Amino acid sequence: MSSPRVLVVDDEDDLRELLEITLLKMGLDVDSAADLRQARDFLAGGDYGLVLTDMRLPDGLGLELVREVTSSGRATPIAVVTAFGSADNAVVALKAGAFDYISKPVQLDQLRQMVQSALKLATPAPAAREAAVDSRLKGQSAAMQALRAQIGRLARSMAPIAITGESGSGKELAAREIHAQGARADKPFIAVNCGAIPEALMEAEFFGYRKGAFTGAADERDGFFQAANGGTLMLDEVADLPLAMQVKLLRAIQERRVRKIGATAEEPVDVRIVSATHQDLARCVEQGKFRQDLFYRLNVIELALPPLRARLDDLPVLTDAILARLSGGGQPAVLGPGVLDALRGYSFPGNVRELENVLERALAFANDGVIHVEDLALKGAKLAATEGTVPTQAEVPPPPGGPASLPPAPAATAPQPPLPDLTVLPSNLPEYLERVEREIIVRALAQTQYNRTQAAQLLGISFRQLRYQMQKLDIQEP
Ligand SMILES: Nc1ncnc2c1ncn2[C@@H]1O[C@H](COP(=O)(O)OP(=O)(O)OP(=O)(O)O)[C@@H](O)[C@H]1O
Repeated sequence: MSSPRVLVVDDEDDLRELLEITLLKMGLDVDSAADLRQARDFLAGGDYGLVLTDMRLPDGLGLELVREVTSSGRATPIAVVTAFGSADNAVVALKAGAFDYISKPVQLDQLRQMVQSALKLATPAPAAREAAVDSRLKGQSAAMQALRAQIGRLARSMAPIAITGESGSGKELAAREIHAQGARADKPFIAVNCGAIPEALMEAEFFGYRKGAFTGAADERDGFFQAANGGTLMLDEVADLPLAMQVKLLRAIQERRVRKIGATAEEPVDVRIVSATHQDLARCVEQGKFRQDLFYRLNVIELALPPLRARLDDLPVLTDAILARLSGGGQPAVLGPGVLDALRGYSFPGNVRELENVLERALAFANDGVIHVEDLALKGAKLAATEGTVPTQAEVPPPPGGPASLPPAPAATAPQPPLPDLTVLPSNLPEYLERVEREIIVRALAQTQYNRTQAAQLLGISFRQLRYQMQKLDIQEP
């Protein structure tokens, strides 16, 4: 088999030579063009595993080549070399369909990483091929089919993606799917809930710290960026990031480098950023809560997840998949007469997560593996008045058992248990508080048969807060 061929397009002799030599050393065949005209000639005559083009060329812009290659229907990844500090160019190129970009002065380690990622796209990993056949995002509606197709395309680039959609509509699942279908599938996928990290710990959590950087930093620790190196970092609820952290994040994304707290040197990180929020980020920018420059950086490509009530045709496929999962490999429960109609009439403010909760609870009541309408306990919930009516979030009352991630009912008037009798003070307060927190959460979960929605309500916290604390304290479901 011949080695993959790369086309380098650059009019600066020194840089072109540097790129050529680096690529040749990687065992690749290289063709070089000094302008657009030559590049077009090469492209007309052959197939390339990667095209690497400078942005400014004597007879036009590299961007034109990006558009030509992406609209030609070929699967050739094309990356651009941007001038130092021209972040805007990088975003424009990514929006036009570039696979990735690299800034001048070119760092050879970054160049090699990028080339390797590009070449992997030509030979998808086994996991990626499987994922393409059997997506975890279920649904046969036109909206879901279009979404899956879009994800397939987005998985082939490094462009930052901003996923929008209501709570429980599958944003994290979509992000995982993009990761699983891309060249980074065999590297980590790290999801971070930006709203659940205390502000004081944020920098340490994102960038890590050196031993002794602050009181309590007993060992050196990596942050999310290092943990996701080579893979994907999902910034969930990105609108909740405090402004000070937004500045630091923007820098890390632009420079592709981070510095641990207490470290003198920066380290390179190769991370694809996917962000998600159920808020209107553009509105947050208008209100001054979110930085315009970070918004521009994160929002290169938008992926919108439709709410479940806008794709009720997916209910049969979704219920089948959820019941199969809940059966744990045994005989899945079936839906009795009228159940699908009852579900169709419901507005699902908590989307697919709520459907999962409804079915899980119904299963506990169902006899002989058949779920009946009354087992759904949808009675108290407002039903969509007529088919096709889409209630707004504000109109929709919480479903029985609580919506998955909507804020819990205020517990201001509920009596609180007395504080523990502390005749002996704890010698390590954080450790002690963790123990208390763990004990409380485990009890709440036991009391609700591990229904996390109900446990969160019981404790007056949101579903996501509970999920985050369970992850942090490593509390597993039995
Ligand atoms: N299309 C789908 N097919 C199968 N399962 C789905 C689908 N969409 C969502 N789910 C399931 O619904 C649950 C919620 O999905 P996910 O966590 O991705 O939503 P989210 O939009 O990120 O929610 P939140 O905003 O609360 O974080 C998960 O258990 C997920 O597996």
